[in-house]
Amino acid sequence: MNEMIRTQAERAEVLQGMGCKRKRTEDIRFTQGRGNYVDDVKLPGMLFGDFVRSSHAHARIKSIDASKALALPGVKAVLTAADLKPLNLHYMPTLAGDVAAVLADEKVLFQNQEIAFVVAEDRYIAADAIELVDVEYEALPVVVDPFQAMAPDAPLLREDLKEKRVGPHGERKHYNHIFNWQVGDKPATDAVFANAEVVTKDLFTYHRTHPSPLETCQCVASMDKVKGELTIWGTFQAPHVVRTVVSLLSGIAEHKIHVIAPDIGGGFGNKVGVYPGYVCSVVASIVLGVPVKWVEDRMENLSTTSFARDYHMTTELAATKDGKILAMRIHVLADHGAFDACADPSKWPAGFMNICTGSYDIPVAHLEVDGVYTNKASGGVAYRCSFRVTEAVYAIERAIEVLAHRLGMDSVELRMKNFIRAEQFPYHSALGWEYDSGNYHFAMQKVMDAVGYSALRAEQKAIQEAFSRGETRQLMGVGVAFFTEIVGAGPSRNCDILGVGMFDSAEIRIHPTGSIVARMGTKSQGQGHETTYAQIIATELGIPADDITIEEGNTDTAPYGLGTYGSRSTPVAGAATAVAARKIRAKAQMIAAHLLEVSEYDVEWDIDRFRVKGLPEKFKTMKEIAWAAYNNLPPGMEPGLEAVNYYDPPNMTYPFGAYVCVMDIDVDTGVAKTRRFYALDDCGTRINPMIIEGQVHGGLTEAFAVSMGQEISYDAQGNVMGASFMDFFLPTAVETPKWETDFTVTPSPHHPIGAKGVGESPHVGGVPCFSNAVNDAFAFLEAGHIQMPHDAWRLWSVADRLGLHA
Ligand code: PCD
Ligand SMILES: [Cu+]
Repeated sequence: MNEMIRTQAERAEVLQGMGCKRKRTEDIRFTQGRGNYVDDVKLPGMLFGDFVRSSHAHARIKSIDASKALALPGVKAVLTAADLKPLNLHYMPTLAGDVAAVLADEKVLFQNQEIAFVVAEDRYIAADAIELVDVEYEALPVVVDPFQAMAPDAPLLREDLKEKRVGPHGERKHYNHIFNWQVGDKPATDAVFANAEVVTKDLFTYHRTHPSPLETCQCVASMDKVKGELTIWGTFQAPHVVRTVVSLLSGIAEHKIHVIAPDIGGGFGNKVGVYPGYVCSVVASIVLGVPVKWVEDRMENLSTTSFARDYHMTTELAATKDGKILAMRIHVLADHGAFDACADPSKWPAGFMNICTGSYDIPVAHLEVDGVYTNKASGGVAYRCSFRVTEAVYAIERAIEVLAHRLGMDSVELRMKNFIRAEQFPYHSALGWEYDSGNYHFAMQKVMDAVGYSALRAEQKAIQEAFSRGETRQLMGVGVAFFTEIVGAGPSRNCDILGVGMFDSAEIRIHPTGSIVARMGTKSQGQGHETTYAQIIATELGIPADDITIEEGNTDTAPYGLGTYGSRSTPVAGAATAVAARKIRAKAQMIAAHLLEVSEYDVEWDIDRFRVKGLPEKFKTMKEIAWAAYNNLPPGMEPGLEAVNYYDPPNMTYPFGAYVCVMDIDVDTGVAKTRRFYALDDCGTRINPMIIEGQVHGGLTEAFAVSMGQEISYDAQGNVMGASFMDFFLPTAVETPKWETDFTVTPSPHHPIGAKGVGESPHVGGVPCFSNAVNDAFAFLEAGHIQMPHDAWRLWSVADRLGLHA
């Protein structure tokens, strides 16, 4: 078509840039079964590794006898701690500054802990062989309840740390204590509580769960002894970090290590950490000189790699009688399991838990977190908010409901009264954050209007009266939640992983014909990065998204980045993408001016071209400029058209949202039915509204799963109870409610395109919203706080406790 006669709108539409509901390019291969996952990597001579795991939660290992296993045809090796010790690899450093056992050394600390790594010709032989390894145990007393971990006579768990009085985050109070972390002004907070008119205090437990992605954790390690090079394919959310860790652990130079994260079948934080399976595969490949594959099964995934939450939050609010919140105080007991393997930025032992004042203007606050060891698997980062924001929002949003009930006030009214007002941004919170932007009152009101809030409350009142008269056995709950997320870790002045600042990167290269390849330091696990980064570039550079290839996950080609978790890809690598594109555009402007024979200052950008100011018919398109970059440049300019940017964000971004859930609960069966769920999200500038909607659906579904049923629990002996899908609730389309989504747009003032993250948000807001709905249904019966998960059996038990079955 003639370039002259197309309108600007027509030209913009062709680009499929930001704001377009562009279909996901990666789905072309996914829907045809053409994805390339770790398990698709099949190399000549490849062996398979599998773990012998502990049947005990706490026991001394008296002996390991692998002779029968080694005698089984097809078994090539059995690694134990004794083999790793000379290499100093029986323990590995964790991101939290602790060490974790790779293979149990002398004692086991949780059920299913890795004891020996059997390497065999195939998976079946390996599975048979692990049954033949005899481990002799001497059982030790078990610590399951974190509240008992620091008792004076509690069993000593970490013998390796017995003498260590000071950990990476300061002094340890007890041999099972990990750290004490405090933020805020304690004396000022205590003083307000001492004189407050109304005070609430509750223990809110955010139970232990697991994200259980469709694809479990896995890797293939291949050591080429001739070249001295190690290649690792793995389900890595942060491939560059894995390369650095492997280099530090193994002593192999970083440029001789190739880490490749191919397609990933969901990550949800489960694939951030470094696990014994990776280390053992690498060691086995080095020892045996052939590639070794390790693939977790579902039980191993649920019971050993990176659980989430397990926070016990004693939460207090101080307020006036008319509902002005004056102070907040929280003590958290954090159950970290056997090793402190949280993947928070180094200086943040409890992640960003100090966002717990939420969306409210609370003048003073104090947060204290104690981490303890127990006989459970380690982890504690994952599940759609790696950095403890779900926990923080759960605490404040439950506390708001409790306070409203105490004051006899509607909880939305209480929120409205205490929200940070639009004109207060940038807002400095009592616990040290600078919220970049927000418009909370507007968002809350929009949702109230959309759901017909006052009519819902009137209906609820009528149902409560009918219930009291014995005319119905149904309770109605209206759950409200308002959240502020904090994503985009992060400014390297306070966020690093293993000392590497948490910047991220993008490299964009334009070929002579005007098509593009771009690479980022992040790694999609299903979020659709191949689609959305291309949209940012399309808008910034005026080249159709269809002409842009996005690559991630290969450390040989991608610039160094810290990976994808904590909804950081958009705030950090998305910003890097825009900045790199703008560098290219600046060069393109000079080339355009040269081609048009005018000064650089006499041309202006117009969607997909530079045109001469005042003469729109004189222009050069980006495609023409790209060609010229390789043959017709201004004198002295270097050829080519590419740029790289490493973006160190000046601040986090603060997405927010207002959610409402309407629920009916049958007191005789405990069955809860979600009648309506309305979610308004504000993630600033929206890159792809369709992908955002998908992210919200996914995050809400996981919020439903966590709040209404999922749990990894342990019995008194430390047996893990939720280690299969027989016991662990995974909702299907049948149980999952229907979602209604909405949005407002409050761009981030410091992000180059104004975008904030969104992937975690629906989970952060969704869990308290469901839990508030359940609690709201029972509140008029003075039920007190009801702990999650809210499955039918537990809700039936609540009704029973309240005497409703009499
Ligand atoms: N404004 C805006 C924002 C955003 N977006 C889009 O959306 C998505 C997301 O983003 P973000 O938010 O930034 O995020 P990222 O970084 O990318 O990612 C991460 C997240 O993501 C989510 N989501 C998802 N999806 C899927 N499919 N899969 C998965 O796995 C997952 N995971 C989850 C999680 S959990 Mo963590 O790790 O726990 O921390 S964190 C997380 C992408 O695609 C993007 O582009 C748009 O469009 N716009
Ligand atoms: Cu988060």
